[in-house]
Amino acid sequence: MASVAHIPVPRSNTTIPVPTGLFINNQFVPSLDALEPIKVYNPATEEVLCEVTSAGEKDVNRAVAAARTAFKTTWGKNVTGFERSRLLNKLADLMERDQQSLAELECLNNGKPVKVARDFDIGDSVACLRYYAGWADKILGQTIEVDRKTKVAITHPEPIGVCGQIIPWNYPIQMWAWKVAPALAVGCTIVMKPSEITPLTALKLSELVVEAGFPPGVVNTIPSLGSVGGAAISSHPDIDKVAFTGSTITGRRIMEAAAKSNLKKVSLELGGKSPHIVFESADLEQAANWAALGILYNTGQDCTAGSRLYVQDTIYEKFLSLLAVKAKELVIGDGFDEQTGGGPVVSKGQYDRVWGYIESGKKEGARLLIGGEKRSTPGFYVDATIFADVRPDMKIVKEEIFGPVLSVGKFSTEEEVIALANDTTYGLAAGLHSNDAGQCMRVSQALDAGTIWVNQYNMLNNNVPFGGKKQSGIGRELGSQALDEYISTKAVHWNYGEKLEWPL
Ligand SMILES: NC(=O)C1=CN([C@@H]2O[C@H](COP(=O)(O)OP(=O)(O)OC[C@H]3O[C@@H](n4cnc5c(N)ncnc54)[C@H](O)[C@@H]3O)[C@@H](O)[C@H]2O)C=CC1
Ligand code: BAL
Repeated sequence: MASVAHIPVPRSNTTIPVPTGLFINNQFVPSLDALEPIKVYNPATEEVLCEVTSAGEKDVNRAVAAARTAFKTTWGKNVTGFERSRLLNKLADLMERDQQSLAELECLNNGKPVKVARDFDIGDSVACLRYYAGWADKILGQTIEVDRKTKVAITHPEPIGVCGQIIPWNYPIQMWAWKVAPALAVGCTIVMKPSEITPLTALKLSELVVEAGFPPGVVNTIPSLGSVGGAAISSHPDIDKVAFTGSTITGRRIMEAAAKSNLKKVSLELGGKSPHIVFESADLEQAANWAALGILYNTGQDCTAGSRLYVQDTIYEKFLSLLAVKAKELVIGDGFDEQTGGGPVVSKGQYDRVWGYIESGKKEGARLLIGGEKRSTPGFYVDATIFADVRPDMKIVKEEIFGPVLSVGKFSTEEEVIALANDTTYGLAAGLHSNDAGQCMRVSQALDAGTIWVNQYNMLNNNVPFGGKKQSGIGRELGSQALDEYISTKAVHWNYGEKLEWPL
C-alpha cells in the first residue's frame, strides 16, 4: 500500500490527503523501478509540499498492460455508450462535489488562485465531462450505399485502444478533463502522465475515478519525469495513440518517438505567440479589458496568451495608458484570498525563464511601460509587465514567454497588421477588436490561426473545437472533433447478392 501525504490548507486547521503512489488498476501502488521520488513545490512559498512516486519504464509497462487488459475485457467494445455516459456523469458529479478542496490543492501546487481554479478550471472541467458524457451514446457509424442491389458498406467507429496522455502544468485539472473525457466517451483506456511539476490533482482525481465506478485499468495515473515516463509512453509499442499538450520542442520529440516505434496516432496541442489587434473603431475600454485578460489570465501561462498586441497608430498612446491602468488593477498575490486574480508562475524554472525574457526586452531597447521589477518577498511572483514600441525582430516578440509579459507594437493599415500578425511559426490563436463588421470578417479570415476571437479574448467552449495550425499543433480538442482523435473507423463491406464470376 503506497502512502498518503497530508497537505495543510492555509487559513484553516484542515489538511488534504493526497495519495502519493502510482495509480494502476484502481490501486495506488509503489514503483517497480525505485526511482528518486518527485519533490512537489508550492510556488507561492517555494516550499516542498510533499514527494510523490516517480514512474519508470517498468511502471509504464505495468500501466499499459493494465490499460490493455481493461480495453479487452471490461471497457473498449465491451461496455455500452449508456454505461460510459453514466460513469462520466458520475465522475462530473464527484468533481463538482469536491470542487473546493480540488481548487485548494490546485492553488497549492500550481499557484493559481482558489477562486480561479474553482470557478473557471474546475467549473469548465465538470462541464467538459458532462459534455462528453452526452456524446458517449451518440457515437454513430454510417450505412453507405454501394450499388443499391447487392452490396452495402457499414462503418463502425471503434475506440482506438490504449491512449497515452501527457499533460502540462498550466491547467492540471482542465487538461486532465480535456484529455480523459473524450477518450472515455468513445471507449478508450488511458495511461495518464501528469506534469512532474503538478501531479497532485491528477492523483486526487484518480480516487474519484474509483469512486465513480470505473473498472480497474480504465484510467491509470503515473507521475514521472518527461524524459522517463513521457518518453516511454511516446515510444511504447502497445500504446495506440498519444495525446499531448505542452511545448513545441517536446511535441516534436513525441512525434519522432511515435514514428520510430509503432506509428501510434499523435495529437499535439503546442505553443503559441498569439497576436491581438486593436483597430481604431473598437470600444477601447472593452478592448483594454480583453487585452489585459489575454496576457494576464493564468499569469500568462497560457498557450493562447495574447502576447503580441498590435494597436492602430491613431489610438496608440491613448490605448497604452488605458491598458496600463487595467493591467495594474489585477491583484496578483495570495491565492487563498477570494479577491486575488493571479498567482505566481509555477516553478523556479519558469520564473527564471520569464525574467530572462524581461531582461532581454530591456536590453533590446523596448520601452518598459509597467512592471519589470522583481519582488523581494518569497514566491515565484512576476507582476504584469508591458513593453511598448517593440520591433518584429526582438526575442520577446518572436518567442513564447509563458508569463505576464506583453509586447505592444503600432500599425497603420489593415494589410500591415495582418502581415505582422501572421509573421510567426505558431498558429494557435489570434484576436481582434473593431466596430466594423466587414473588417472583423476580413481580418478573421486572413489570420492564420486555429482560433480567432472577435471583440473578446481567451474564451473557449467545450462544444467548440480548439487546436493549432503551423507549429502550434496537430488535431483538435473539444467539440465533436475531439472524439475523432480517439476513434478508428472500421468499414465493413457487405455482399448480399453479387455472385463472383471466376476466373476474372
Ligand atoms: N502549450 C501549452 O499549454 C504549454 C506550453 N509550454 C511551453 O513550454 C515551455 C517549457 O515548459 P516545460 O514544462 O518544459 O514543457 P514540456 O513540454 O517539456 O512539458 C509538458 C509535459 O511534457 C512532458 N515531457 C517533457 N519531456 C518529454 C519527452 N521527452 N517525452 C514525452 N513527454 C515529455 C512533461 O513531463 C510534461 O508532462 C513553457 O515555458 C511554455 O513556453 C509548457 C506547458 C504547457
Ligand atoms: N488555454 C488553453 C489551454 C492551454 O493553455 O493549454
